[in-house]
Amino acid sequence: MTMQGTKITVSDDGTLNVPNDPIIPFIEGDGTGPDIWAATQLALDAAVKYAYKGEKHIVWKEILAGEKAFNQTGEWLPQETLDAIQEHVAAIKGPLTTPVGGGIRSVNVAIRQLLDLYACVRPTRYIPPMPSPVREPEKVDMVIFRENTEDLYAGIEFESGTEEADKLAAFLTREFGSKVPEKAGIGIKPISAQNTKRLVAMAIEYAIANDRASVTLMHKGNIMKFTEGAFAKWGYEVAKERFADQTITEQELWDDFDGKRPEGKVVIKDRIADMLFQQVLLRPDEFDVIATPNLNGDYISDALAAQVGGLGMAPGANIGDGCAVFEATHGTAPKYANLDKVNPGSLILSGAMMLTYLGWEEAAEALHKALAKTISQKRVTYDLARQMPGATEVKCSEFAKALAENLS
Ligand SMILES: NC(=O)C1=CN([C@@H]2O[C@H](COP(=O)(O)OP(=O)(O)OC[C@H]3O[C@@H](n4cnc5c(N)ncnc54)[C@H](OP(=O)(O)O)[C@@H]3O)[C@@H](O)[C@H]2O)C=CC1
Ligand SMILES: O=C(O)CCC(=O)C(=O)O
Ligand SMILES: [Mg+2]
Repeated sequence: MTMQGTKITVSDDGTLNVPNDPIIPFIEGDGTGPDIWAATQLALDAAVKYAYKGEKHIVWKEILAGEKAFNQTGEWLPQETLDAIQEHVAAIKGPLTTPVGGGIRSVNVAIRQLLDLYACVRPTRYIPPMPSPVREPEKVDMVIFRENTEDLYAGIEFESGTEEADKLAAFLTREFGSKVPEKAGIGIKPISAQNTKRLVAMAIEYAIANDRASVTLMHKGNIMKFTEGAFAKWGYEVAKERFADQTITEQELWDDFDGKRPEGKVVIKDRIADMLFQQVLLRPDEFDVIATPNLNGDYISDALAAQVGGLGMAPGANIGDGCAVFEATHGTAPKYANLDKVNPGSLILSGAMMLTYLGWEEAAEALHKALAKTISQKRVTYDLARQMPGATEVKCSEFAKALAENLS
C-alpha cells in the first residue's frame, strides 16, 4: 500500500475497477467549504478504516476551483482540474460562490456541463428523530434526477440594453411576430430529446434497480409546451422504447389494473411542477423518483431538503457516463465561513454516495448508521439544534468527531 495511491479505471462495459488505495480528487470549496470539507474527510476516512480494518484507504488529492483557484492561478476553473476529475473517475467538492446579476458564470454549473455530468441525483430521506415541518416525515423518501446540462442553465442570455439583446428581440419580432418588451433581458431555454431521454433513462434504471414504485416526470408543460411539455413527452417515450417490460404508465395502471401496481413494474407518471410542490408536502409517500429539467430540479431540491432537516442534510451527485462529482445541494453559506459552525451532514452523505459509487457499500452503510446514531443522540449542529428540543449543539468539526466515535 503506497501513499501515492492508484487510479481508478473503467472497463469497456462501464464497470469501475477500484483499487484498495484509490486517488480521489477533492475541491475544498468557498465560504464554509473548508470547514465542511475537513469534517467530511475525517468522517470518510474513519468510516473506510472502520469498514475495512485498514485494508482500504482513500488517497486524497487536492484540485483547485473557485476563489482558491483564482487566487493561486488567476483562473476560476483550471483545465488541470477538469482533466484530474476525468482521469480519476470520481471526485468530491465543496460549494463554490457564484455572484448574482453579473460577474463570472457558475463554476459549479461549468464543471457539470464541461464534463457532461448529465444527471444531478439528490436523495431526500428522513432520519429520525429529526423534527420536520411535515406530519409524517417517515414517509419522505424521494430521489431527484435533475437534468444537469441544458435548460435555462445553458447560459444563453443577453443583458437588457445590449446590442445582442436588441438584435435578438428585433429578430424574434420580425421573423416570428413574437412580442418582446422593450429593453428586456432575454434568456433562452433549450431542452432536447437526447438529453431528456438519457436523464429519464438513468432515473428509470435507478428505480428498477432499487425497487422503487414510480418515476414522476415533473414539468411545467402546460405553459412551456415545447420545452417542459416535450420533456414529459420524451420521458414517456424513452420508458416505452427502452423499458417496456419493466414500466407501466399511470394511465395504464388505472385503465387495466384498477390502480393496483403489478409486481415488478415501475409506474411512470407526470405532474405539473407548481402542483407537485404541494403534493410532495401533503402526500410524500406517493412519490419515489422524480425526473425533471434543470431549473425545476434546482428549486425542488432545496424544498424537499426542508422536509428532512434542511440544507445541512441534503446530499447530491453529478453523474455522467465516464465520471462523477459528488457535492452537497447547498451553497457556500458565506455568513458562517470559518466559524466551524455549519452542518457537514450534506457533504458527508454525498461522500457516502461516492462510497456506494465505488462499490464500497460497507463503508457507506457504516457512515449512514453512525450519522443516524449521532442524530438520535441529539449531538447536532446549530441548524438541527434549533429545531430539536433538548439537543446539544456541536460545532461542524465536533459533529464529524461524534460520528467517527459512533462507528464503533
Ligand atoms: N453547488 C454549489 O456549489 C452551490 C453554490 N451555491 C452558491 O452559494 C452561495 C450562497 O448561496 P445561498 O443561496 O445563500 O444558499 P446556501 O445554500 O449557501 O445557504 C443558504 C442558507 O441555507 C442554510 N445552509 C446552507 N448550508 C448549510 C449547512 N451546511 N448547514 C446548515 N445550514 C446550511 C443556512 O441557513 P440559515 O441562514 O437559516 O442558518 C444558509 O444561510 C451563492 O454564491 C450560490 O451561487 C448555491 C447552491 C449550490
Ligand atoms: O452554481 C451555483 O452557484 C448554484 C447551483 C445550485 O443552486 C445548485 O446546483 O443547486
Ligand atoms: Mg440549488
